Amino acid sequence: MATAFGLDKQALTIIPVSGPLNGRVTPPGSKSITNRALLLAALAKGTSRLTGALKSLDTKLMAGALRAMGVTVDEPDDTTFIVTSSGRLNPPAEPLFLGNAGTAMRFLSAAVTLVDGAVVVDGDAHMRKRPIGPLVEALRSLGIDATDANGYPPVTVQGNGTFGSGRVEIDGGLSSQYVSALLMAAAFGNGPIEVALTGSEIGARGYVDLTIAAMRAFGAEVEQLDAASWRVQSTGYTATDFVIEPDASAATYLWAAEALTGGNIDLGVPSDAFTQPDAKAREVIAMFPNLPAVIDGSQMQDAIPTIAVLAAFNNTPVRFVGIANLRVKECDRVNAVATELSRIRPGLGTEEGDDLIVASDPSLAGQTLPTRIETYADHRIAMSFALAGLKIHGITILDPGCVAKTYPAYWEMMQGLGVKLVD
Ligand SMILES: O=C(O)C1=C[C@@H](OP(=O)(O)O)[C@@H](O)[C@H](O)C1
Ligand SMILES: C=C(OP(=O)(O)O)C(=O)O
Repeated sequence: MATAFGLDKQALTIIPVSGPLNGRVTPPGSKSITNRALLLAALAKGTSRLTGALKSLDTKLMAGALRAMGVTVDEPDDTTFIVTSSGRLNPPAEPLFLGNAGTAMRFLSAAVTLVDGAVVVDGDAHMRKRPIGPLVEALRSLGIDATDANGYPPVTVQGNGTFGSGRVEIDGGLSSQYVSALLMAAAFGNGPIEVALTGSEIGARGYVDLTIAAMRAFGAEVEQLDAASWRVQSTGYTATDFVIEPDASAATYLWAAEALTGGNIDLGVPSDAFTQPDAKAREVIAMFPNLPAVIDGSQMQDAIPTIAVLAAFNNTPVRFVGIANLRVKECDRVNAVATELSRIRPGLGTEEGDDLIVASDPSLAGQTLPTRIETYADHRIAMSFALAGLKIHGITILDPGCVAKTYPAYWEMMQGLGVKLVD
């Protein structure tokens, strides 16, 4: 298949648009749901057909890891995976390499405990800076032989085919993915497993709801005991056909492009059809150019770079709170967004503790401010700062190919809306 436009370029300069962006765009399938469904299908005996799926680096890495453990993953078209499994994962011949795919890294670190044998789960240099210690400790508390490198990948698990039983506590403050990882593996306990949160904080809870919905679709029995604990019965999973909704985080770029240019972009799905946490960003974005003075990003974390770039054009400054765990995503996003906004215009973005303050300056629109935006191998930095280029002359996105993590057709989509990109 030909590489999508822009992925092999060193830099892309966005030519500002003179009018509203209008058109129809189908966002790619949800990364979060695709990687959950791939794993659950791999843990179910039989054949599952996943439609509306995302085909991107993160889902390729997940599919590749499952293939390495003996699962058949066919791809009849650009949005379908057909997963056929014995219901067991075999020991892979080599360490599993998950790049910088947080979902794949975290979900598989728990799931490979179901392998009868040793498995090393690893990622790239960025992933090796993203903490995984709380998840590994939780696995150990279940009696599983699991180790990490001082709290970071690689993770080595000596599995024995089951997931223990009883109660496991997990601190989800740094990542809700730890909680999702335990919940999905817990359907293979020797008996019911209770997963309980310690600490008052958890990354966006909506991701745990997404996990439970996917588990139930694959036949699991999950009961929420209270605000901080769940009980999972040892049912395993049942193969099924599963429809994946479009990616809400990807949709935020379209909603913001619409707001910024006064346009109308039809995503082909009603906004209330999204069950992902980032769909909450829609209402906030619709308030532009009068965004609230304080925005709590805790429940829509991946949308914060999008809203922060939009905030640069807002009528009044915006403080983003509840975003401490953006520091342990693909890059330190609090720092990256502040640094790159201030590269456009000094003082536009600042950090205060873990908060991000965007000074806001509606007069930026129409100005010429030649700026080369560092993207830190982070798809969301590239995609969100491209929005600034719709209004400011001279915005160049370095390493535009990093969008391939979740939205390989991002630049083609922009061109389809009539945006000119120059390399
Ligand atoms: O469970 C998921 O699918 C995700 C959870 C979030 O991460 P954390 O739980 O690490 O905050 C989010 O940022 C990530 O893109 C996807
Ligand atoms: C944080 C993200 O990804 P992950 O944690 O799945 O690598 C993201 O897609 O913004």
